Amino acid sequence: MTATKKAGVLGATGSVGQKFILLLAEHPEFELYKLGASSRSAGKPYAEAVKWRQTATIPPSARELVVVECKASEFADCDVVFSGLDSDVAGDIETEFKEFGLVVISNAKNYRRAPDVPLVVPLINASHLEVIERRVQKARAANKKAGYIICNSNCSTAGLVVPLGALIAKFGDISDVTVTTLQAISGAGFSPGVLGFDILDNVIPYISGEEEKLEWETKKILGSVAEDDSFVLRSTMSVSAQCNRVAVSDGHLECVSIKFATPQKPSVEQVKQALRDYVSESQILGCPSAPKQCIYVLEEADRPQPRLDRNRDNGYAVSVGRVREDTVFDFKFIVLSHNTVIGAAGAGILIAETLLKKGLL
Ligand SMILES: NC(=O)C1=CN([C@@H]2O[C@H](COP(=O)(O)OP(=O)(O)OC[C@H]3O[C@@H](n4cnc5c(N)ncnc54)[C@H](OP(=O)(O)O)[C@@H]3O)[C@@H](O)[C@H]2O)C=CC1
Ligand SMILES: N[C@@H](CC(=O)OP(=O)(O)O)C(=O)O
Repeated sequence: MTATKKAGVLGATGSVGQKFILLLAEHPEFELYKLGASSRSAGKPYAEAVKWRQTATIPPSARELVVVECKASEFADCDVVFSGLDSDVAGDIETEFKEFGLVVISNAKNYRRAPDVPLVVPLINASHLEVIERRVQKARAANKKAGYIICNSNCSTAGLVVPLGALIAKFGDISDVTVTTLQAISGAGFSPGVLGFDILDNVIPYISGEEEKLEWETKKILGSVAEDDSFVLRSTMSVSAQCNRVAVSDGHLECVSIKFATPQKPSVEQVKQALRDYVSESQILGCPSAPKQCIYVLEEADRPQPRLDRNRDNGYAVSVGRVREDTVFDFKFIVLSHNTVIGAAGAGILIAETLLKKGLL
């Protein structure tokens, strides 16, 4: 295994940051090179700074790396910087990094709506990276280094858009979507995270800002790129979301109903086959972390389940089950995705792998 590119991780001690550490420690193309967090953690070896909450142990390549403050000059040698920063601080820090000429792939919400920032779920709309390709080519032609930010989506949005995108690709427009989520506690982060007393023996039927993110981000991701490189929302599709926090460690489960815009409806079997057949650009490009199968369609009546199904293809695949006709819309199904892998750190890594395959890093 030869790592070729130096990777920095901002927010390396958090829920998403720890997943970055695990996924990058074993990565064939990226080397864990710089770790950043707050001044509370800076100056300490990673193993001392972090309150490690993963079931796998801290990778040896990360243990002794000394955590630094999130200043662009500290990360000057990095080919790519992954951000798992708290959104309270991500805005200013990521802008400083971009202006310094660094490539930032962010999990934070701050720039997802920015008109010049691609919002990418790599299993579905890696094509939106064409905007970055043109920017990099222009900068290279002028002998300059292009700094830019690419955002990952909200983690529940990441799970939703994969089956929606696959079905739109096969059958055309979807006019209406309703989604009810059951979201894992790791989605709320570690500082402070969800209190055990609040979530044990309980369901919390509210996650601040989450429903608006699902309803808006889905339209940018499933939208298109205009000739002037702006992002056109898929506004013909209505999305209505309800979000709940449940006592699950990892893995967001979502109950989805959809209505196609076209009068000709596929059968349940055709819907399942379209999901099974869907192949993402990251698979076609041969990205090392791409899932073997993008969407697993499960036939058991009681699947997918977070504990049993979240780690399919190392957490990079999504699982869909209980595909059936809906009495109000056309079809309904359950989708499960690993919120800190394909919903966060893994998505960032797949974006970076795509950039590398396209010669942009
Ligand atoms: N968890 C999930 O499933 C998903 C999360 N996201 C987004 O990813 C981001 C990270 O989330 P998550 O890992 O859950 O959050 P955590 O609260 O677990 O981690 C936050 C990280 O930010 C660092 N940080 C806090 N304040 C500062 C500061 N002033 N300067 C530098 N670093 C700071 C913390 O460092 P320290 O330990 O030193 O305080 C920590 O590393 C958020 O924006 C979140 O919305 C996106 C998709 C999914
Ligand atoms: N809010 C998500 C985590 C996430 O993705 O957040 P954001 O969209 O702010 O990055 C959860 O609680 O599970």
